[in-house]
Amino acid sequence: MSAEPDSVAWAAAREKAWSAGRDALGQDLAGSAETVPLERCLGLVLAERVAAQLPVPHYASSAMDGWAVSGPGPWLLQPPGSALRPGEAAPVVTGGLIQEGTQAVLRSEYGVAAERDGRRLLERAPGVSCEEPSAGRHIRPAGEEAGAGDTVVPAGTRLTPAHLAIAAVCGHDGLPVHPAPEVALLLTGDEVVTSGLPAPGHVRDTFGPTLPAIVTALGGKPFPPRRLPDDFAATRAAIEGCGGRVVVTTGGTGHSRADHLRAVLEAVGAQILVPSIRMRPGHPALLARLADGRLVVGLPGNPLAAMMALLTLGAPLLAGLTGRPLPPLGSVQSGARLAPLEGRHRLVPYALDEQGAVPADHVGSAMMRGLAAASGVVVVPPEGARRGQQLPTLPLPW
Ligand SMILES: Nc1nc2c(c(=O)[nH]1)N[C@H]1C(S)=C(S)[C@@H](COP(=O)(O)OP(=O)(O)OC[C@H]3O[C@@H](n4cnc5c(N)ncnc54)[C@H](O)[C@@H]3O)O[C@H]1N2
Ligand code: MOO
Repeated sequence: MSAEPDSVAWAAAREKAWSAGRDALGQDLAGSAETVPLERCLGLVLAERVAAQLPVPHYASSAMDGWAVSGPGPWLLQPPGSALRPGEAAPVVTGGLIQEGTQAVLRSEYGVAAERDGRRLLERAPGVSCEEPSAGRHIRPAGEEAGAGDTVVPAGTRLTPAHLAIAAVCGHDGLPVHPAPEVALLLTGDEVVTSGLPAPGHVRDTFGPTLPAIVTALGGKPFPPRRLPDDFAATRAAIEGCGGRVVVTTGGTGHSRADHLRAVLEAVGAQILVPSIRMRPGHPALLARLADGRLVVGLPGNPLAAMMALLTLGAPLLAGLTGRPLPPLGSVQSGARLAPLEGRHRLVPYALDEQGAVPADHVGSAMMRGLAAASGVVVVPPEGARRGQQLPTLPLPW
């Protein structure tokens, strides 16, 4: 079966989704940000630069356990925390404040405290060079990591634990961030049931238990899934009223009398960015922009097709919307010859054996068993692949 003419190639669909997200972020960045406590900032996009509120470190400290010393030794020992005059030393621990008069730190392995003529002296340990410690040795000077006012994280960064740590070091309790993009989840299908054993003609919902977690892993903030009947008016009302920055729908992407998504998008004047994708499974997946700027990802109803479409459209879209690059593809050696499919990429859940990646069993578009056993998803080009060929992969978000 040949693909319809306006169908988009697989790689182009990813790029279009990412650009749509990045463009939307550009508009959102002009909007309001909120200050969020550090411990809740992970994964959010920074609205303003993080500046050091004080020099970092903000005081000179010792990099070793040992003694702060002044002048050449031996040294007369003083209590910890003493300001020093030449010829004096005082115990100091790693991170301890360097007191006035200190010229260097003698590490504990290099010194011996001894009683001489009723005085407590610090001497170099046997074999330690009399050059030890050279001036400034083992002293971490104030401001060596950042000066007050330096930018330590630029605006637009998606915050990792390392960013939160440097922000804390720089004196911040919270950061101005753009909240995670909200994602409305609309699941269509009269035949879909959410618990128990389905009767013939009914299916158990695979999306309600999974999409919120996947959307979260991809950087979005999911709303609780809403279930819709196969009905034009209900679908239209839900899409118009569900809110969110992104709307993810499942099912109804086809052209049967039970499928209403495309008609609704046309009726509400949506701009179709990706009408369908030259891939399998998942070709009826679509991407659209509503008049109010919200982005709609239409996933097909078949469970594996929906997952492959979510990885192809949803992951890049949320990456763009959260200030990240297009998610990089992995690479794997094919452990089998993979058949061509004219004009389409095939997305195949694979398992690894000693030869490389081999297609998992049970990977029909309505199945989930293969994906459940898979290490990842291999992207097979339309011309197929020979055994031993290196192929791109889509990482799984879990
Ligand atoms: N005449 C044609 N028929 C179909 C075509 C085609 O090109 N011509 N494409 C097929 C492909 S490929 C796919 S994929 C599906 C797309 O279907 P829809 O997106 O319209 O989805 P539905 O028809 O609503 O459902 C399809 C299938 O998925 C099951 N489903 C739906 N929701 C759930 C859920 N929450 N959990 C589990 N399973 C779900 C539904 O029961 C159907 O079996 O169209 C093909 N047909
Ligand atoms: O391509 Mo459909 O999306 O096979 O299930």
